Amino acid sequence: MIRIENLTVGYASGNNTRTVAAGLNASLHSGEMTCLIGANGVGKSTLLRTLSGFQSPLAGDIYIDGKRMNSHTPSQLSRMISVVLTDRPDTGNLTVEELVALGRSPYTGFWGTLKDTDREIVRESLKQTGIEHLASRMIGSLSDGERQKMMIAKALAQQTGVIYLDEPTAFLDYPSKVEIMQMLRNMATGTDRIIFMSTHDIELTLQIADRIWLMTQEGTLHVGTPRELSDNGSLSAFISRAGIRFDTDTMSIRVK
Ligand SMILES: Nc1ncnc2c1ncn2[C@@H]1O[C@H](COP(=O)(O)OP(=O)(O)OP(=O)(O)O)[C@@H](O)[C@H]1O
Repeated sequence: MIRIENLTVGYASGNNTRTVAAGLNASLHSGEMTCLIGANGVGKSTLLRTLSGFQSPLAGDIYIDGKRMNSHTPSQLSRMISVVLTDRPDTGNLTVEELVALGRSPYTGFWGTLKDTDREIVRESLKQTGIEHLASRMIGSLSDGERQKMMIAKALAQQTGVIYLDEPTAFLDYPSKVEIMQMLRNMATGTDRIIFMSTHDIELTLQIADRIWLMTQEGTLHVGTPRELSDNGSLSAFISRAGIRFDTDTMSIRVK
């Protein structure tokens, strides 16, 4: 389990501190897919980067299985947490299989030499994400959806109990969004992982996520199942405005 306690996230440089969200409390549970939603600029990426260890909290704590995150070494963390970002990988000159194999680097030592078991894990990761047929393709030739599946395969090859993803469904057509979200949900439940992803695909989130973290403009966090956040009015407050209404009965968005 991951737990955040009184977590404050933001940016500090020199004497300047920019707090993005403060006093956040929430948990992520194994076997669940949790979606992080909120308006542009509320701090979803900032929170994900902080949970991933790419930037330090301004205050508060992150616990992994009851132990403070900063008590683990980077090498230990790389066997616990994998992170999928939306940026295009800048290593263009690799095949899909070679890139997915980079997911094994926490286990393969300095030279990255793969053993038979590593190759088997890479093959299995390609299979689970349905991209075995792309194994020898150059990564620069992939479509957005194929690249996203490849990055998820790399995270799977890393064999961590926690996978964080920053907007994995951005730029995808609707069926591909559904496919990726269902795949991630099945991974969470089927392999007892923690899957935590940011997304703007609210209606899909309401149908597929086990739990939602809703970040507000005020820098607070509402946490609950889609039904709970619908019933307590959090989703209406986030979605409803002139011309848009959130229907709590059907948990869908109505445009007038
Ligand atoms: N390096 C930085 N230094 C200072 N402020 C930053 C930095 N990066 C982002 N911010 C600011 O932090 C706030 C939160 O940004 P963040 O990217 O986390 O939002 P987001 O919810 O992920 O947005 P979006 O949905 O548009 O991707 C924004 O006001 C942004 O301008």
